[in-house]
Amino acid sequence: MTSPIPIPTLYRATYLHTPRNPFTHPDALDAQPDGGLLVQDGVIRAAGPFADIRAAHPDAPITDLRGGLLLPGFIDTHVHYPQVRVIGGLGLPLLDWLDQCALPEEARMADLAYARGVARDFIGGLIGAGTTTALVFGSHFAGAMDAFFEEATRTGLRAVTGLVVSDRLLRDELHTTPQRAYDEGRALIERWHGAGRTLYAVTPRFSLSASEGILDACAALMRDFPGVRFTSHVNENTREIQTVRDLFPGARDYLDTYERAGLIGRHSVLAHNVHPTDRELSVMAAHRCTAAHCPCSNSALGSGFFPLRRHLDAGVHVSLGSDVGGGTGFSLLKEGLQAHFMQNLMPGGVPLSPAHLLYLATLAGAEALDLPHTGSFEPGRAFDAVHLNPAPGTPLDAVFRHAASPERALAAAFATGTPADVARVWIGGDTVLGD
Ligand SMILES: Nc1nc2[nH]cnc2c(=O)[nH]1
Ligand SMILES: [Zn+2]
Repeated sequence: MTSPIPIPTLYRATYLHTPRNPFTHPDALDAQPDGGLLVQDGVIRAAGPFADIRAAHPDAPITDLRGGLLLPGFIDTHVHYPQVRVIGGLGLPLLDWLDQCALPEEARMADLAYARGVARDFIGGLIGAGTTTALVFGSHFAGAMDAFFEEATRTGLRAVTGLVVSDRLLRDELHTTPQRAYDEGRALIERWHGAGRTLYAVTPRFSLSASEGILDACAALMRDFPGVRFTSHVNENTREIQTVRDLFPGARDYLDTYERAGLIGRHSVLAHNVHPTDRELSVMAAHRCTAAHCPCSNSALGSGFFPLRRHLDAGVHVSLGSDVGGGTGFSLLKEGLQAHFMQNLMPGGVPLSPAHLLYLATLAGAEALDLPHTGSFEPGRAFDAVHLNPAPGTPLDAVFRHAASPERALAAAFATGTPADVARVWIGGDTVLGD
């Protein structure tokens, strides 16, 4: 028996996306004031002016989303699952914040019932902000990771994540051994990598809490399971960097602690990189790995100004992360705005247009994670989307109703949009929020 052909839906909306990279292509933004997206079986089959798509598909049922903005779902490339309940620990630099705010909460994830509740809070926060794909920094506990993967599967989130491993300088409950890191990682990869919408990311917390032995165990997983992703932190805070220098006297720099272990490549995403050397930037570019820029976290923890210009000049790929809970919330609109502010304020900063912000929040993440079926509305990609539709009477609603162009409305969405403006979210054509 053949299965019935799914009926397509034609979405009518003001939509914007960046099918190209605006840092390298001047006309990267595609804005359709009255656009049409034909979606069948969760995949975009046609996109363009509504009148054209309608003429070619006169019988497709229409879902009318006019009045707001339809954007590709946001892609958060650095966000910590166990930290959703400790957002807002303001006023501390990184290492003190880890000791006093983050790590005590991360130790509670040993309790599976607690972890399940955190997984629900966390994924609810992501989807509620319009995020449809995330590279998630996991928990130190394998049971908590199973709980996360189960919740991601239940909700339909696209998630790339893995067990966080460390064997020094955190607290005893969070430490493991190289052998256990390998064995638990292997079991999780076999259960979850490529299952539905989930992928695995090998995740040493940072070199400060990782011996060479545990980095080697991570590299063994990467070798034994091609296709898994790699993520960690790098060059976030000057005290952290000095400590890593002291711990790895043979390494050329912070990046080299990962590079020597064989952990840097096309599927590596390193969070922060606020204080890189030129050598580190050139190695990152050569390996085509990504720096995940987390501007709210960099501001809240006082880590510093992200040298975007130096990354772009060196040819390093850059994406965006919320870094909850060092960051201040899940909204990539807010991260985009904070990136814009910081580039405005720093000498030699890069002026960021609405197209740059949209790219950083969407396609840049798809490129970082090597997920070419996500990140834009080009035909052939999954229908992962967020509909921003502010409540009547709000300032954003007023701007939307009077904006001179979709691009101006997009700028306003970054300037004042919040999760309260997220009316509906789709992943792979499935509605995961709103109706
Ligand atoms: N921002 C941030 N940096 C880190 N470096 C190591 N762990 C963390 C963390 O949880 N948050
Ligand atoms: Zn982080």
